[in-house]
Amino acid sequence: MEGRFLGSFGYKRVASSSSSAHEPSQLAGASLVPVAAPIATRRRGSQSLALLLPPAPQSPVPFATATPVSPQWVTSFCQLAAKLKNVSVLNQVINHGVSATLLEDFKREIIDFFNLPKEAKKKLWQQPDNQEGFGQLFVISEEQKLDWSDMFYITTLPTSLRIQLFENLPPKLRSLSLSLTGDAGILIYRSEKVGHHYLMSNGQGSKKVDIEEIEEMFSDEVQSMRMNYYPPCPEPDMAIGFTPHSDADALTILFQLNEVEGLQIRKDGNWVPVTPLPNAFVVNIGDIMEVLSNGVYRSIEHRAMVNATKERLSIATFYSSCLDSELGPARSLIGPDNPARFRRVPIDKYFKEFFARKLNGKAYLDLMKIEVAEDGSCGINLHT
Ligand SMILES: O=C(O)CCC(=O)C(=O)O
Ligand SMILES: [Fe+2]
Repeated sequence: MEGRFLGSFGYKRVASSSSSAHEPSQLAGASLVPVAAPIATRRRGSQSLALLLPPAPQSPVPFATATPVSPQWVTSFCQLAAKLKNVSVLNQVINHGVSATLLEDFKREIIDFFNLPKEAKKKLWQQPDNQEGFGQLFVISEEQKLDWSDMFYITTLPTSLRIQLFENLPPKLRSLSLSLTGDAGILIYRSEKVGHHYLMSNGQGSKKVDIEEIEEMFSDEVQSMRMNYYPPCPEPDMAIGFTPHSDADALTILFQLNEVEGLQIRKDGNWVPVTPLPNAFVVNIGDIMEVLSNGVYRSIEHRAMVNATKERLSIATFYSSCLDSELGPARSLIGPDNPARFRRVPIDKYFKEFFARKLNGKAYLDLMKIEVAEDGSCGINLHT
């Protein structure tokens, strides 16, 4: 039997056999949710993914001047990049330089934010034809089964792309968002640098990536943020918190706020939980990176599960290329021995279509693919 869940925004979520409105905040420690992988594998898997980085600089450097990257960082992120190449596991990064106090403050502010009275939330609601604000994304029909979550999405950088909504945020949350945006920017910047360093020395065929080409693509430092709130679900096996997907951006930094397990990645056809480590960031490769690297990096398919008794919160910072750029494999990488595996599309069109679809694993990325036959001839994916 299908039930209805009325979330804080009054959306119906078809999920379980009981009707319920979620309770106010009741944060608690980590818990396990039933998943396919055995617990021993899950524990071992997530611990071994933790990457200890050398201590980060004490005071965050402004994003734009975050060069040069210290050799220590390069070494550590090279390990990270090497692990991420052609694999579908995530890495959790600690010693990332974002202060524990900032993360604690953020946590409190976000909990209060999702608990704002309805009237206050209405002022921060999504407007027609705009994804930003409280609401839902990727909903294209009335009949669609909704994810068991509430979310708030906002563009944070460049400042020219911010809308009034940013100014309407509660002042403390706004200021913390700015700090995290800057700090996550530094982390992303360093990850990207190493990613590109990796592509320069280990590109495909005889071609190596031209760093200037990449830097130009990312020169606007486009960033957005998504706050996710997953209420307890009376029948967690009947619902999903976040439908399987890969992120459409280049790199994502994800923070699992209250250390409740729920994030899972698809690895070798199985779903593997990413047990939250205190104050760790999950670095997630997105579709833009897969396309840009012509498939050297693989975006990571992931989903979020819900919990019968505990609410869960996460915040994702998405980093993308300039909105007036074109998405496609880096031209410097492409040549006769490394034909393009993805087609080229204007990035604004790419995002527009991404938001107009239902999430479905990596299906959207698959549409960008060009089939490369054994004899080297190419054909565009017929499903486009
Ligand atoms: O809540 C999570 O752990 C995943 C969130 C996520 O995948 C996203 O915001 O894109
Ligand atoms: Fe995601």
